[in-house]
Amino acid sequence: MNFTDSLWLSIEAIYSKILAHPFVQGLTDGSLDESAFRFYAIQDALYLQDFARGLAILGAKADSDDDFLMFCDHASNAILVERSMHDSFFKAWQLTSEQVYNTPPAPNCLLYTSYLLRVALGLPYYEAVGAFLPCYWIYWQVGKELVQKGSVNPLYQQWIDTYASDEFEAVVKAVLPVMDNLALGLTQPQKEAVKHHFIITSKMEYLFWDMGYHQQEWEV
Ligand SMILES: Cc1ncc(C[n+]2csc(CCO)c2C)c(N)n1
Repeated sequence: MNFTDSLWLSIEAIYSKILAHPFVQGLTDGSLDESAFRFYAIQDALYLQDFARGLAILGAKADSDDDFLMFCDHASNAILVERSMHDSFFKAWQLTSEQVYNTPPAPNCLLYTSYLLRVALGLPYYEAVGAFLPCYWIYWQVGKELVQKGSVNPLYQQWIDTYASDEFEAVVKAVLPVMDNLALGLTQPQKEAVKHHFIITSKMEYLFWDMGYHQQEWEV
């Protein structure tokens, strides 16, 4: 079994909870309140800015030029995806860039990006790759799952199509072997450290949708 297969097995219960979450369910059956989706999309734009910076740090830490090129490419792509949201979703809602960027990050968004940047900056390269993997992998799996049902809402369908696309599949399929190759040189405790981050950030993926669904606010 590949190391990444064992990682996925460790989050099966979390992944099931993600698929069952009313935010994710509501994307296909249309029951998701569009204001919750808008809240999520704004937070995701903020998330992508930090995520891209985290990927650039991963690129700088990479132990091969191929990994460097890949993570830098994904870093720049994350910003391009974020910009394209301004031309599609935010335009549809008549939201300006200022309005998006002046929105404070919600607690779960800040929790997730802060964790990613802490691991990227302070911990070994292989641990950081483990922390960033769920972001790719869970979105791809969710995209593939949701595209089978389709959505009654064209905006939600556009979101689903992005993550169910062949282009996105190629991105995820480029990242997984990086983790598997790194794992070949890791000790058992080092692999446990990777799995620890993988499980934590998978939980944060759940919390991110939950944040959108409840339009999470700072209670103080
Ligand atoms: C909370 C949250 N998690 C994952 C993604 C998906 N995603 C964002 S950037 C990237 C890879 C590089 O472009 C991927 C897979 C998202 N948008 N928001």
